[in-house]
Amino acid sequence: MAFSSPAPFPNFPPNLPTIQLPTLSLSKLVAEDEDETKRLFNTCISTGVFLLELQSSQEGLSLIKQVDDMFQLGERIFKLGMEEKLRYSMLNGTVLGYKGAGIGRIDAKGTPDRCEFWCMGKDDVLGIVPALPAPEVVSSHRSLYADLARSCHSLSMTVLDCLETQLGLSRGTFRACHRIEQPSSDQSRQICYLPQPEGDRRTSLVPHTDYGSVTILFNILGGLQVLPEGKAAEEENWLWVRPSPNCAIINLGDAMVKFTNGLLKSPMHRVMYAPGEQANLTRYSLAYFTRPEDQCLMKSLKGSAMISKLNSEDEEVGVTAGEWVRTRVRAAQVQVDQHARFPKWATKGLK
Ligand SMILES: O=C(O)CCC(=O)C(=O)O
Ligand SMILES: [Fe+2]
Repeated sequence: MAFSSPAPFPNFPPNLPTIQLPTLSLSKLVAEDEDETKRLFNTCISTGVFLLELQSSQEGLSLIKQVDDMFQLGERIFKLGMEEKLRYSMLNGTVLGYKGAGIGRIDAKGTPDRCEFWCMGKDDVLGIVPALPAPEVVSSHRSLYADLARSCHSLSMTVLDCLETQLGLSRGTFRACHRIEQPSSDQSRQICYLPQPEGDRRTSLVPHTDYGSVTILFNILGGLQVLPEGKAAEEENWLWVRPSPNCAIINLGDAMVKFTNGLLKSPMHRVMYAPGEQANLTRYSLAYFTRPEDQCLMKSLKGSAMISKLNSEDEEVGVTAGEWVRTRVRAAQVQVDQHARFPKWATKGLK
């Protein structure tokens, strides 16, 4: 299924409880339009998630083309035989390569997840580190992964530039810790959710917040749900996200919360089965995670009157972004009874 012109498929049903997200324009954000930048900031201090219309700019149009190619490629990757996919299984403590359905869990009881991942590191596709082994269908498309990494990184920088202006931080503060050529854990994640059997449909991807700075998500079918800021994780509080054609779904990750001492928000989200008639289709999605450089310190930033000082009892982490991501990945991969071995920040919100 292509992202820009998907084959005809059933509508996202009306009357579901959905989160009302603003649709911002990429071309206006690139131009740092004042009203649009304010709308962005207001969204980021309330929910941390919004839709981004891509078609109004050249940059957005070429991203749409890359995303179309990635969706097609995703179908080919997940259709490979299981024996072949398992050859590229994620090593413990990493989220790179292939993860089969059921390897992750969706709750504290250990109920298995229902999604497959194919993940490619930015450092791998840009040649910053040696390439990990990958199936031929992936290796022959390395330039597509590299283009996607550059486009998504650039889009994330646009978002960060606008936020920086609103925060009153000096120009280039965020760019200085997100240099694309520096080692980081930025990655793309292609995801496949097979249709679930009628009568046994449930959450397929665990409730979580993203670790990094900016996540750019491409959805065709519904299934993504957000728990609004401040709401308890009760079933009735989860709201569906209605995907919009040619719009990316952008959310902030926990690094932005850390940098701004809680001013900017990183939404709790999960993936349910696709709603209504869409539940009978395979759901593909694509995420790109932009994260701070490995060397960057995970501390609240100085230089903005809007970022409050830490109270003495608040924990100032001060670990590097590399360690932050590695520790959180490891914490997410162990059973809940092992969480005490990790610092508190690494298991926050984990199931
Ligand atoms: O598949 C989706 O819509 C969401 C995926 C997601 O939240 C993630 O991979 O972090
Ligand atoms: Fe996520």
